[in-house]
Amino acid sequence: MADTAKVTRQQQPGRPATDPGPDPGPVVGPGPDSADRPRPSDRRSAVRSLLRLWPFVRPVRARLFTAAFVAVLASCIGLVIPLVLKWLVDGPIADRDPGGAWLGGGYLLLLGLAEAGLFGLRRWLVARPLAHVEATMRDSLYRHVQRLPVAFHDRWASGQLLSRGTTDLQLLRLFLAFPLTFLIVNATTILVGCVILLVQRWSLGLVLLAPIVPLIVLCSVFEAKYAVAARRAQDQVGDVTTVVEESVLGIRIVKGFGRHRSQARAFRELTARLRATELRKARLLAALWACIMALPELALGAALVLGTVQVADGDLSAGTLVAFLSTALALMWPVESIGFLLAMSNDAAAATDRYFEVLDEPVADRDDARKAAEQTPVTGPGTTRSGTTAPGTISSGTTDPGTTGLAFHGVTFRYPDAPTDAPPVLRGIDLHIRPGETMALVGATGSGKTTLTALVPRLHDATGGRITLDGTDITALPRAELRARVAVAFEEPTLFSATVAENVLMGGEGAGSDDLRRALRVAQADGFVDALPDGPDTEVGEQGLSLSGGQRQRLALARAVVGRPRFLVLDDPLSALDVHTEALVEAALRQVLATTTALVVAHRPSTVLLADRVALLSGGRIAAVGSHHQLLRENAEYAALMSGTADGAGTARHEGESVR
Ligand SMILES: Nc1ncnc2c1ncn2[C@@H]1O[C@H](COP(=O)(O)OP(=O)(O)OP(=O)(O)O)[C@@H](O)[C@H]1O
Repeated sequence: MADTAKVTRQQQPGRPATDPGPDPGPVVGPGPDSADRPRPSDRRSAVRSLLRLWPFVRPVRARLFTAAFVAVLASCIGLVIPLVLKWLVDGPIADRDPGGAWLGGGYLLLLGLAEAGLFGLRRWLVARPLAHVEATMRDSLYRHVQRLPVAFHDRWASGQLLSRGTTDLQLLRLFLAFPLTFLIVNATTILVGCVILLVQRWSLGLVLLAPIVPLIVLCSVFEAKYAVAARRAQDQVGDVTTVVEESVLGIRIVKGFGRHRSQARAFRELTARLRATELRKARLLAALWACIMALPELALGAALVLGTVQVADGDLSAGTLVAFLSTALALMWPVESIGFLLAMSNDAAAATDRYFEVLDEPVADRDDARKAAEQTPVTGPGTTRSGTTAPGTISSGTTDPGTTGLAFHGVTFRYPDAPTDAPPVLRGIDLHIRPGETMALVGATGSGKTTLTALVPRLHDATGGRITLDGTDITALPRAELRARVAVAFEEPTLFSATVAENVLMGGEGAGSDDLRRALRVAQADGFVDALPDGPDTEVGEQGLSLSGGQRQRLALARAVVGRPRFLVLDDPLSALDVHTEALVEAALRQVLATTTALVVAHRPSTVLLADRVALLSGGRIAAVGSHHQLLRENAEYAALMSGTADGAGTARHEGESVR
């Protein structure tokens, strides 16, 4: 497996590698600035970001608009209450009319009840559709992440993806439930309220409206600063999630190497950074809130003094002043709440950006099979794309009936994140595995064996040349069909939180219990599986951690063979087996390999002996192809690799296993 790749990833900027020194850094986790994290190149305005939510909101727009209308209605009812008060003070109270006062009280009660009822109705209207929007968005994100190429997952920290699918989506649901509605409701309420104030007494109204301009300037300054802090905080939540997730998954390494202190330190540093950002957000919000509270209060005080003087001079009725002040007080909350509504909207805009950064990542083109078929003319066997004859029998079309089995034609590959001056990992690979043949792939550590095998099921796409299955270019095959034809088992056997049977059966579409039995038998897994508490129905837990390494490897092998694939790609699948079990698995594998076309990465001679022929990968090229014994005789590098004496051969653990 690509151990070296993992080291490369950990050594990227901001991702400290395991440090064997006296003060080791964290075993895992993003570093100070998480510089390896993809970031948006430019910050779009909050409104433009939030508008991207429309496709998800569209299906529930009727309910959302109705809810907003109901909220506006409720808020406007709140503005009618001061008018009833004016009538009550200037009418029944001034006339000392108890009947009128009771009537006025009744009106006020009814209006209050209507306001409360309408706000309740709004909550009821939005609850279900917003849960639906959140679920749909989460579903889209999950499906998209599943379809993104392996190169994407190599680049992105898992915690960043987790936080986008959880906390960011919760922020978005909150935004749709409150700020979106209340920004509309409050703006309408403030507008209607201002008209009422100006109509009641325009001079007092103007005094109250004076703080509007400074408030607008303040809000725009705040918005710009808060947006940056909001984005930083959400990214930092992603970093914290990554550290927690990796620490839990790597708990054996953390404990085994006594790294819990350094791991805890890394966690503390990240949480301290997050805390600092949250405090900055709080300070910004507090400053804005102080201004938003103080300025209108000052204006209200001035209007009160001016109004009292006018009542004393007999220019204004007491009822009008009461109504005016009640209206102004009713507008206080809509004005004051603008601060946190803006803050929540900015949090939501940052969450939207983060969400779409993942969703905008191009998936491996689903239609590339069709496009390749349309664009590439099918030429006869033995011609290249330019029409010239290639070495061997290589066709450039999407189908090449002349080449059956699995064939690599001038395949080149370079990792997308590799330094530009680094040579490609694979260069001009020409290899033909005939139908029914088993080819062992041997090479030093880091020579590109895993990379080459990953190209067949298209976990990565070759950057040059072509790979054909029975003459058909793999890029011309729909991915589902390709993966049905090719089964893989990697050195790192990943099992899911599911039963043994489910884990194995996911290797073959439509495979049943007979196939399961056969596959378990082939992988020599039937014995230990039957001994599990519920047999094949035993839950094997997260990553199958309740099983031994060898048991997991055998289940991964069973998964590879359960669908009776025509092509089998095995990346050193026997590495964790003891010698006795390995011999049993090999014996069973021989039967499977006899009927499939297989490419098997092999480190030890016993695995090589399963193969009909061996290909030696060296310097990114196929250096030699032949039988095991032929290569042992004729190729010094191969002989050194097999005897475990080669530099970095990666076979040290199997020293002494030489077969001659
Ligand atoms: N995701 C990646 N990004 C960049 N480089 C990578 C990546 N994965 C692997 N590499 C590099 O590609 C080269 C080949 O790696 P690969 O895992 O294919 O070697 P290998 O022959 O399978 O090694 P081993 O025998 O140790 O499993 C190495 O130099 C490795 O560092």
